[in-house]
Amino acid sequence: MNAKKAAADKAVELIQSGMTIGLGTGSTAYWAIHRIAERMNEEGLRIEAVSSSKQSEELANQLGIPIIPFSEVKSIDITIDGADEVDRDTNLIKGGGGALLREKIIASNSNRFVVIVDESKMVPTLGKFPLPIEIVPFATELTIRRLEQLGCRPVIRMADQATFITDNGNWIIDCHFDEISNPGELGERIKTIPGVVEHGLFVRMANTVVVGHADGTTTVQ
Ligand SMILES: O=C[C@H](O)[C@H](O)[C@H](O)COP(=O)(O)O
Repeated sequence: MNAKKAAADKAVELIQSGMTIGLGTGSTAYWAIHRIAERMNEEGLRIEAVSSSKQSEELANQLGIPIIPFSEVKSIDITIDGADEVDRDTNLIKGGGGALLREKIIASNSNRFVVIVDESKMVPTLGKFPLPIEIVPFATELTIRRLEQLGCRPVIRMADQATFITDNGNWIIDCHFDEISNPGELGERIKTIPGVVEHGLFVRMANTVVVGHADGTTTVQ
């Protein structure tokens, strides 16, 4: 069985009728969104949802999952989302799909943030995966130079030979640190740089991590 699907299916068991759900983005969140739709059809599960990206909103629309505007959200019960890396303290790197800003807004406003990953994402220390940082597309050379001064090799994310543009109209800089020994401190330093909108370090935000294994089993942390 697909390890990502195994983790997603397990996490979706936490959802109950009447809840407001935060939908994540990416190839693991894809399976969670599908499983939610299945439970709606098979068991009559009734939920409403908010989405962390246009991509996930389109998928939800196709599958008949009701998306509500943020102006109508009273509270978000559970957000289920993937991650690019998870360390021993369940700190995360996110943003491989470029959705980190909306994902962080939704996760930080959720009563429970459940992360779903396959076992390859579990690492002792964050940083092998380049850290995605969303910046405004103004004076980008200056902002990128400031990021470089933090000790990384910054790479402008491209898509189809053009600069990748986020759902918010911004750029993503993938910062190669190799090893991030203190994610909390680094995250705070990145946020002091004018031009940075948000970074992909999710420090002490995850309440639950569901890890999917290739044999279809899961472990919950
Ligand atoms: O911007 C994208 C998100 O942070 C994803 O949740 C993350 O990149 C993990 O994606 P995937 O499940 O496709 O590996």
